[in-house]
Amino acid sequence: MAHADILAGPVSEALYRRALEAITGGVNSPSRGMEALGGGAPPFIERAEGAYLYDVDGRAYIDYVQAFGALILGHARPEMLRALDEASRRGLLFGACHPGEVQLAERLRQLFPVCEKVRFTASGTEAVMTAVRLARAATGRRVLVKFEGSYHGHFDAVLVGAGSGASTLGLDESAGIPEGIKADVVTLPYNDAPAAERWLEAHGRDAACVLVEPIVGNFGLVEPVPGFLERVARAARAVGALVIFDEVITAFRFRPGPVYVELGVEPDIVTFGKILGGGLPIGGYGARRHIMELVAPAGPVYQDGTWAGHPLSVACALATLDLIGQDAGLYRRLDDLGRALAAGVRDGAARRGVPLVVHQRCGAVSLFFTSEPDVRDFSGVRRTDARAFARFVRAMLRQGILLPPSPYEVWFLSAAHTEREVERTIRAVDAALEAVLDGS
Ligand SMILES: Cc1ncc(COP(=O)(O)O)c(C=O)c1O
Ligand SMILES: NCC(=O)CCC(=O)O
Repeated sequence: MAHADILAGPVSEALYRRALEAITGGVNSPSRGMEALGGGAPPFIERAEGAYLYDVDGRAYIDYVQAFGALILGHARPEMLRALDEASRRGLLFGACHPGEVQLAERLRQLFPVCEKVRFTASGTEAVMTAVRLARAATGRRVLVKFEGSYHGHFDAVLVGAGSGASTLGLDESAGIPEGIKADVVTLPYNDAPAAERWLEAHGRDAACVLVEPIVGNFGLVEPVPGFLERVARAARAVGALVIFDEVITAFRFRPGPVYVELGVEPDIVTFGKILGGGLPIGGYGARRHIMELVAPAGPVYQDGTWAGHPLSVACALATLDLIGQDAGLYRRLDDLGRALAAGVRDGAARRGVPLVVHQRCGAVSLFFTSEPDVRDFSGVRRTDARAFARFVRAMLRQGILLPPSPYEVWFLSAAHTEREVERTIRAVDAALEAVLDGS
């Protein structure tokens, strides 16, 4: 499948050719490549505003990638730009403590019930990496238990059985991970509580932690079946393992804080990132005092970072919390739009007889080209029709709708999307489903 001609305009094409020479694979993050769509140049983006991205060829796209879930307020929101501008005038980086990080930590303590203390990092990867180290130190054990197809960043241990961009490229196990690290990672099927209970009962005394996305955002959007998180958490605690909820995608996506509050199950350690930074890099983790006090300089678990608590990221995080906090109807609107979008897609598929499962929660939507009744785990997503997906996403791109270029990534709505964008998208879906049936 070579469709390079139709994916991007000539200026993007030329940039991509240069990128392929100068940057490995032409991209700085594999998730942005078009490999799952048959290859070719991705659109190179010149600027972004509201719900739209504009590429170097002068094409506009309704953006459902939203920086892979890092954005919820829309692009280039004036209040965010002002916050960034004001912060940057005070200096870009201090390498020292500053007031904003204290304010941000205090606000997160209020929003995340288990977080008596938090720590900021520069990325979600660093947050999860440290959370796992912390769990190992707290328990004195080695084994990390995680779930097949989830994605928790790109440090060695979590790239064993990873989803998202890694599975898009068939790299469920990255090369370069030492056997010793693999030996300490156990990957279980998501949404299979009996399997987790069996494993934990039999071997759980070696388990330091169970790391889980409370709602999966890395093999599409997949919610936990009733009882799954409760049973996993209970089984983990019964053998003395800690529960880490990775909320890098889910925090602030469905409500103004972590989704576990809505799901009714609490972790021992929680990680966050993405949306909190409002478009700037941030990550972080938090837990109850006795666990967090293990982190240096209070305790022996080491984590630091040149960019940790970056003043500009912190300023954007505070502005993000303000804007989310001031907009009481935000999540309701996202849910209304998400429902309308999902319903429009389901209707179109039913009318044309295209077998399709659509998941939606609030402003997150995901499509699975499958005739199975539902998709609950990674193996279910693997059985979906990758060719139909590729045709569909290419046809959407041709109509100015930018979707994540992988069947494992989720579509995200933002505060800047309106009925207008959703209606246009539903019309485009109709034509794209035609392309799926045509095989074009
Ligand atoms: C659940 C989850 N955890 C961790 C990460 C890693 O975050 P980052 O890309 O900021 O390193 C991601 C990124 O997609 C993620 O989805
Ligand atoms: N889950 C993978 C990513 O979040 C990657 C982000 C990006 O490529 O911008």
